[in-house]
Amino acid sequence: MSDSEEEESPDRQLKLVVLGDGTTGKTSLATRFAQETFGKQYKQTIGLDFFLKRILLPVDLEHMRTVKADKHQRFCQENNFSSHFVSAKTGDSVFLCFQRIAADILGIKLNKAELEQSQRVVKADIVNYSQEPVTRSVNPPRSSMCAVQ
Ligand SMILES: Nc1nc2c(ncn2[C@@H]2O[C@H](COP(=O)(O)OP(=O)(O)OP(=O)(O)O)[C@@H](O)[C@H]2O)c(=O)[nH]1
Repeated sequence: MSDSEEEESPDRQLKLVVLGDGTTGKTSLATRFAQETFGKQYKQTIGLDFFLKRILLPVDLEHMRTVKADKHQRFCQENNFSSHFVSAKTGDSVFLCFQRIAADILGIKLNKAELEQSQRVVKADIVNYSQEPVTRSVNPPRSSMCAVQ
């Protein structure tokens, strides 16, 4: 048993540097992660910018450690690459990306539930048009086509 709560979950500050050519989306990625916003308008960063975000990571997962790896992950691991598919616009996997990077740096293994928690689930109703009467309308109501929750 440890002496204090702080010893069990110490605050660690990580500094991540996002590098890349101009207009490749570095600022958008950082603002999506830190502020949950996305701006379509391009404003060039002069010099550098700082963003701060506090995240929680599991601190003791040794007993849950599992080995999961497909070809892609294996290739990245063997070559010491970190691989992420993200969109600053939709927010897809942005939080997950930074969470994984931070976890990697701290040597923390995230389990499946924790990884899936960061992924947004989009649900849609599929309409069977072949059974619906054909009506020709100039502006059909969009809500009758797809419901996104
Ligand atoms: N559609 C789409 N546009 C994006 C995405 N990420 C960035 N953009 C757009 O790309 C443009 C450049 O994005 P920035 O985030 O400013 O790029 P940057 O790398 O910080 O640019 P510099 O300041 O020149 O270094 C902006 O107009 C963004 O709206 C994305 O995931 N999807």
